[in-house]
Amino acid sequence: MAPGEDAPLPRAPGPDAVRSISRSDDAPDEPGTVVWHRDDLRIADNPALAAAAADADRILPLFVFDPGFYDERGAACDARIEFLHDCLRDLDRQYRDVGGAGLTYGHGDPLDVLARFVDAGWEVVASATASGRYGRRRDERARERLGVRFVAGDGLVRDADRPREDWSDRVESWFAADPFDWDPRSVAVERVETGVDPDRVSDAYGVAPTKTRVPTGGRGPAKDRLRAFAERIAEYPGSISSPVDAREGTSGLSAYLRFGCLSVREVHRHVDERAPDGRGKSMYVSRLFWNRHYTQKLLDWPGWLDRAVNPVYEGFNGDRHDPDLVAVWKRGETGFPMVDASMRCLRETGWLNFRMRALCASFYFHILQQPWRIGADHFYEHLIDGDPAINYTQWQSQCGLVGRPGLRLYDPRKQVRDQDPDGEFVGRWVPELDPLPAAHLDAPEKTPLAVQREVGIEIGEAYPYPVVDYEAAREEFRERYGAVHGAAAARLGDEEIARRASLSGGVGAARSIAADHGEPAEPNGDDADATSQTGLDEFG
Ligand SMILES: Cc1cc2nc3c(=O)[nH]c(=O)nc-3n(C[C@H](O)[C@H](O)[C@H](O)COP(=O)(O)OP(=O)(O)OC[C@H]3O[C@@H](n4cnc5c(N)ncnc54)[C@H](O)[C@@H]3O)c2cc1C
Repeated sequence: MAPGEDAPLPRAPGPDAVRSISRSDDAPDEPGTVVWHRDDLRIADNPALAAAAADADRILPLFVFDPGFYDERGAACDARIEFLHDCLRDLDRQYRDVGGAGLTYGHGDPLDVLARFVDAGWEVVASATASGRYGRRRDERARERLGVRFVAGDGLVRDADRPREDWSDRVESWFAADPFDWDPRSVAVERVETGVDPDRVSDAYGVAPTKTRVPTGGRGPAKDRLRAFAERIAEYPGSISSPVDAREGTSGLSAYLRFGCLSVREVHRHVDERAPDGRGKSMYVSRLFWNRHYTQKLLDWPGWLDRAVNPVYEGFNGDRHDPDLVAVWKRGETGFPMVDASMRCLRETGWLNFRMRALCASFYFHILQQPWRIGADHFYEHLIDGDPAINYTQWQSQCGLVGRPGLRLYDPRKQVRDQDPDGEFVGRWVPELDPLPAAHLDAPEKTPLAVQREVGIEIGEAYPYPVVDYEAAREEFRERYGAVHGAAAARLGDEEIARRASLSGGVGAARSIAADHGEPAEPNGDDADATSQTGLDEFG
């Protein structure tokens, strides 16, 4: 996307607009504090907002549309952008509902926009967040150049030598603590008109979502979902694995958590207090811990987004990159119905349940044997809940790039039999297979010709034969992966690698794997090359 010629979008707010608010007649003389919202699009349990309101008489809530997320560098599909825009409109309403003037929208490099406020005497606070390299660099520069204050309060452990020490206890206390609070009557909530808002941004950049079944963003819809889910939480364990049942049976809150319409702690508290006790509740609560666990990983090491966490696996499958194979996986035309249905569902709706995400990632890396990052980027583009902290770390875990023993291999044919025995999911997303009796949907290529004729479809024409021989590919992968696994396990003995892997058992767990499974790399073999190359890159 690029800003349309006929709908130019100003870099905003301009210095005059900022100066005008600093001198507004009915406001005190002193400028106040800008609350720079990013992925915390709520006014409750918001650490930055609470800190600003405690210290200042005037606050100005601000969201900056960063062109880098909208032009060719942007990594999100239009439906996720539209979801974000819903969340922003909702945030604007949240401020107005408590008597404030609403949300100010900026457009441009966030640092340039913030600099205008800082030059006019405003302070800036933002909630600390775990982000990839771009966000981390942006925040570092904002801190250094503009004195932006980043307020922690998301349950993650920062500035600790060993963040994983007592980690669960610390997260548990954070869950149990009172939310951040502020009194809207104690502070003036200001706004400046900039000529920018989500609709204009959509017009200017040609945001045109095509996905279907995408929920509306914002805190209101998030709260409705949370309330409804807490009431039916007992059904959660039984719905989680089937791609059909999960659509309504899991909470559906991931995209709302990703943009911070609700804090993870608010969700935890609601479920803890309102949901009936039982397996559903405990399973759900453990997933809220996972959310923090994976986000902590990205905080501990931003490289998760683009480098194999265990350097031994850097570049694995790179020599086999086959763009045609990647393309059939993306399009859902691999000849494996459960993978194809899932990939088409992802592209059409921007959501898949955990098991199908794991299946598609595993199939891509273990069976098609393609480079993990291209697959992870594809997911990240299409998921409405696309969260760098969870998507890329999950991809690396599913692919086995950490180096812990035991591969997570999902057999796509077994998944059809177990999770879609009536063929509802496959029939919905791969309609060309709908006429086939459900008993053949695990392996359509084995359907007797007489049955194919009877139902009027020809496998190989209407639907492709499998693009690879599953068993042969699996064995080949196991061999290739196994050949370097000893070296990978050994690398987990390195303090630096153990820390970045952030295993839930901490550095100790990584060391045990190294001790039990590690083998020295062959001095002149491929494994040794892989190890030394990436090792230099990592520590240089
Ligand atoms: C390859 C892969 C990529 C993934 N990418 C993302 C992503 O980009 N964003 C994302 O939110 N989730 C991701 N997940 C995790 C999981 O699939 C989704 O959180 C879940 O399907 C979202 O639906 P829900 O909110 O109804 O889940 P629920 O089952 O209701 O779970 C509640 C919440 O717990 C958290 N959660 C659940 N499972 C996990 C998990 N395995 N790891 C970390 N947190 C979890 C999420 O915040 C979720 O909203 C990924 C999983 C895999 C295997």
